[in-house]
Amino acid sequence: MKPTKNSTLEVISPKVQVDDEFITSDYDYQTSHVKRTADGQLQVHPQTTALKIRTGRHVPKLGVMLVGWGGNNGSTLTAALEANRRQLKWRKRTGVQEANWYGSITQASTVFIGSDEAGGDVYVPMKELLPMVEPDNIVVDGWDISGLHLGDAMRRAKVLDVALQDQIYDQLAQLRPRPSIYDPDFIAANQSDRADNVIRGTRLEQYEQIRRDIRDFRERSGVDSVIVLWTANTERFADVQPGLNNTSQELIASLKANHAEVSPSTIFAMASIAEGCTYINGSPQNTFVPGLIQLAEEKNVFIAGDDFKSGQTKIKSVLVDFLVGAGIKPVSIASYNHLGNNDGKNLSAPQQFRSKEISKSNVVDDMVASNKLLYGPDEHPDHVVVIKYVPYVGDSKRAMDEYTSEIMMGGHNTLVIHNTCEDSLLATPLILDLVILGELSSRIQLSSAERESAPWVPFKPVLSLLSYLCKAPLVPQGSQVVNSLFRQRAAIENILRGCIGLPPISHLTLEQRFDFSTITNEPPLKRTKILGQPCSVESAPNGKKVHANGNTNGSAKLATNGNGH
Ligand SMILES: NC(=O)c1ccc[n+]([C@@H]2O[C@H](COP(=O)([O-])OP(=O)(O)OC[C@H]3O[C@@H](n4cnc5c(N)ncnc54)[C@H](O)[C@@H]3O)[C@@H](O)[C@H]2O)c1
Ligand SMILES: O=P([O-])([O-])O[C@@H]1[C@@H](O)[C@H](O)[C@@H](O)[C@H](O)[C@@H]1O
Repeated sequence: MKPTKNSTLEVISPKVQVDDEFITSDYDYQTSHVKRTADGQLQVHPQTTALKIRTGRHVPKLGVMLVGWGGNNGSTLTAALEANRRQLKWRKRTGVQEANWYGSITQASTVFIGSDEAGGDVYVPMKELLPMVEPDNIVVDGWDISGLHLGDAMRRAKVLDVALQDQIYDQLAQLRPRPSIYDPDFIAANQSDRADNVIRGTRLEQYEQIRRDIRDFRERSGVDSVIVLWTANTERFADVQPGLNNTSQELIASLKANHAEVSPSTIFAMASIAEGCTYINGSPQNTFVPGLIQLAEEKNVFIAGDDFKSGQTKIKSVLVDFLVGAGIKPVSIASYNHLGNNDGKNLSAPQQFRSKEISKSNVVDDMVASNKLLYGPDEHPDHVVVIKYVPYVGDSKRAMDEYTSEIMMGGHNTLVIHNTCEDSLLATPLILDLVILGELSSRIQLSSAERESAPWVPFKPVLSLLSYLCKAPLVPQGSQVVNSLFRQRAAIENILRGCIGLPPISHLTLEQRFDFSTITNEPPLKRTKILGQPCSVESAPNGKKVHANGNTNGSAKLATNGNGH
């Protein structure tokens, strides 16, 4: 079975079937259930559930509607799609640069697939695991309260090299954002001078207009499915109150009553759900008030968010995981960054900064809670988040982090990280992954392998699989929030692997640690090695011979006994 037409991968297994519509795999899902006894013991019950997983093979023509299309992220995504589609190259001081999708896990990362005969690791591009939307085929549209066309929006953003901008300006100049919902109470007052492209009327009328826009886009572009993604300015948090937005009915009633606490982003999400379109929140505000989540559940439409996990927070979700996992106790985390783009300008207002502060602060909670040896029940590291607006540095965000941890015997370990990067070039590939993985998720379903009558069920409407890409992951009620980047990525990889009948990556590699040939009929590994010399593997992904010391040029002689000794 070849998962995709162009895949270099073919799965040879009786547990995977392919027909015109689906790839279907039989999957033994192994988990451990823990029970706490009255005397404080933990009883662990390993369980295996026989499942079927099926993935629709028909990849739709995907339309993406961005709220905040004319911003730095929106214009950079549109430019990057055009540049990659045309495989553009441009000259920089340092040489010729080619368009790429670095930073996108679907386009630029690989997945460990298994070991070859020589025991060598084999990787394939993530996008070859299952049929996924090709970026080249995505059609973009969207809204912005600023009416600049995308060519000028790209220039205003000052993110991309001018030699690239000049090659795509004319195409982008033909794209103009649709008027949007502007409520000065929700974004910073300093944004008012760009609000020249707005929908008038009551909140209900604005909602109806957004719904018409989605339908209009679908019809004109001929796309099969539409995802709506918020990459507009960060809003302040909306109040959450009984009678206002605690249930779907309350929220609908508040919309109809033109209640001032129904935010523009919540109106977009409601309209998107009503049109059956997945809605993704790339900013930190609480668009997903309880009534909105209930609405998504009632209509069975995906929602995902919050806030792209692009830079400082992404590192944090790796570093704290590593420290706590190593038995080292982070006790103070001070995170500062300054930036000078319009996002930074909006975040210089206290209420909008507060939304970002909340989103950036909770990211270590699950890792801290995982280690009761280090932390008491209510103990947390001191954690401070500061963002400053410094116009001169533009999109080049400078982040400085200090992590102080307690090590053995009262010693201290302080790590200081300084990170300079273009904010929007980190966020844009995440938008691509969010929509590609969001679309793919809509084609994956589970059923029982034991009960013939069991229905096929999709992912729950709160799509937590996209947590890897979000600073403050929204998860279904009763589920655990996972912030650890490794765990988030493993979830994506292992679900994709499960869809094509491959077991989760366990890193056990027992066949490499034990002499498997004496207990199985498997032939011994062909890895060859000379004592005291770097070990050489017969093949490597790039076709070169690779030595264990990482040197590809060494000329160690190969032993031929073939059993690795
Ligand atoms: N760049 C990153 O690394 C990163 C990471 C995480 C989250 N984010 C979030 O992504 C969002 C976008 O970032 P950006 O750098 O593109 O910001 P930006 O300010 O350049 O772009 C936002 C755009 O949204 C528009 N806008 C504001 N309110 C709107 C509304 N109600 N409807 C339609 N358009 C509206 C603005 O006119 C602007 O063009 C921000 O909320 C930011 O916090 C960015
Ligand atoms: O992803 P990350 O680097 O932790 O967080 C970033 C912030 O540090 C930055 O100030 C903000 O403007 C970006 O929108 C983003 O949220």
